[in-house]
Amino acid sequence: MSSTSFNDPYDASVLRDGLFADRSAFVSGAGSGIGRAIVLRLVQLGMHVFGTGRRAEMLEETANLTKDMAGAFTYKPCNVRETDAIEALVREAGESRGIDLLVNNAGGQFFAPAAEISRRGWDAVIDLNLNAVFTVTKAAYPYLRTSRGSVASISLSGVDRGSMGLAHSIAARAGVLGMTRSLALEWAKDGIRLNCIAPGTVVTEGLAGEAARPMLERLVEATPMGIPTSVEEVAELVAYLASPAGRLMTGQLIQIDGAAHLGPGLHMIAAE
Ligand SMILES: CCCCCCCCC/C=C/C(=O)SCCNC(=O)CCNC(=O)[C@H](O)C(C)(C)COP(=O)(O)OP(=O)(O)OC[C@H]1O[C@@H](n2cnc3c(N)ncnc32)[C@H](O)[C@@H]1OP(=O)(O)O
Ligand SMILES: NC(=O)C1=CN([C@@H]2O[C@H](COP(=O)(O)OP(=O)(O)OC[C@H]3O[C@@H](n4cnc5c(N)ncnc54)[C@H](OP(=O)(O)O)[C@@H]3O)[C@@H](O)[C@H]2O)C=CC1
Repeated sequence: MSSTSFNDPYDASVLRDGLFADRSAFVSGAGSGIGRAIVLRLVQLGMHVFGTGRRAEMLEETANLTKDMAGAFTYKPCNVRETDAIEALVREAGESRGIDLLVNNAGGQFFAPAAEISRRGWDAVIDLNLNAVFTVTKAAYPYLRTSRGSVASISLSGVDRGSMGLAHSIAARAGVLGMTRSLALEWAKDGIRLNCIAPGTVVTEGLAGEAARPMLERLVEATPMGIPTSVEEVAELVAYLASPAGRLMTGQLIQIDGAAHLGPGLHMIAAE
C-alpha cells in the first residue's frame, strides 16, 4: 500500500493532454472561482474556450492565466440576464468556432430565510439561476446539435432535498435539474448530453470574504468529510463529462461535495 494519500498532496488532473484539441466551449462566469478553473483546465486540455461574465477585468485576468497553454481563451463581457445580448453572444461564439461544450456556471444568490426574501429578490435569483440558463442553453442548441456536444450546468449540493436559507436558489437549480433531464430526453436524438454538477462548499471569491466566514464555517461543519470542494476537482469533472468517457452520461445530477447532501444539512447546524 502506498504511504501517500490520494488527497495529500492533492492533484485533481487525470485526463490526458490534447484531449480537446480542435474542440470549443462556451463558459459563463469565466472570470472567477469555479468558472475560471473550468476555463483553465479546458484550455490546458487543448480547447478553444469562449468566456463571458459581467466584469471585463476579471475575464482579462483569466485570459492572462491561459497564456502558453495548449488551447486558447477569448471573451466578451455580457450579463446573462440580458436575453437579447446573451443570445447574440452565444450565436457569435457558435458561428465562429462551433460549440462542443456549454458550461452554465454564472450564478449565485444571497442566504436568507424565505420569510425575508422579497418578490424582487426571489425574481432576481430565479432569473439568474434558471431563466438565463434556459436562454443560453436554447441559444446553444443549433451548435450543440452540429457538434453532438454536451452541457454541464453548475448546481448546488442539496438541490434534491432542500437547504435552509436558499429557498430561491434551490428552487432555481431544481428547475435547471428538471430542464436538464427533460432536454436529455428531447435532445438525445441529436446526440446532445446534459448534466448537472453540484459542488458542496467551494472556497471562492463569493465565500472567502470576512463577512461570509461564519457561513463558510457552518458549511464545512455540515460536510461529513469535513473538507471543502476544490475548484480543480469541479473542473476535472466537467472535462470528464465532456470527454468520450462520458459518452453515455446524461440527465445526471452529480454531487461533488464530501457527502454534504447526505449529511446533517444546514438545518441541523446551529445558526449564530
Ligand atoms: C449542507 C452543505 C451543502 C450546502 C451547499 C450549498 C453551498 C452554497 C454555497 C454557494 C456559494 C455561492 O453561490 S458562491 C457565489 C457567490 N456570489 C453570489 O452569490 C453573488 C450573487 N449575487 C448576485 O448576483 C445578485 O446580488 C443577485 C442575488 C442575483 C441579485 O441581483 P440584482 O442586481 O438583480 O439584485 P438587487 O437589485 O441587488 O436586489 C434585488 C432584490 O434582492 C434583494 N436582496 C439582495 N440581497 C439580499 C439579501 N442579502 N437579503 C435579502 N434580500 C436581498 C434586494 O433587496 C432586492 O429586493 P427589494 O429590496 O425587494 O427591491
Ligand atoms: N462557492 C460555492 O461554495 C458554490 C458555488 N456554486 C455555484 O457555482 C457557480 C460559480 O460560483 P463561484 O465560482 O463559487 O462564485 P463566483 O461569485 O466567483 O462566480 C460567479 C460567476 O458568475 C458570474 N456572474 C454572476 N452573475 C452574472 C450575470 N448576471 N451575468 C454574467 N455573469 C454573471 C460572475 O461574474 P461577474 O460578477 O463578473 O458577472 C462570476 O464570475 C455559481 O453558480 C454558484 O452559485 C455551487 C455550489 C457551491
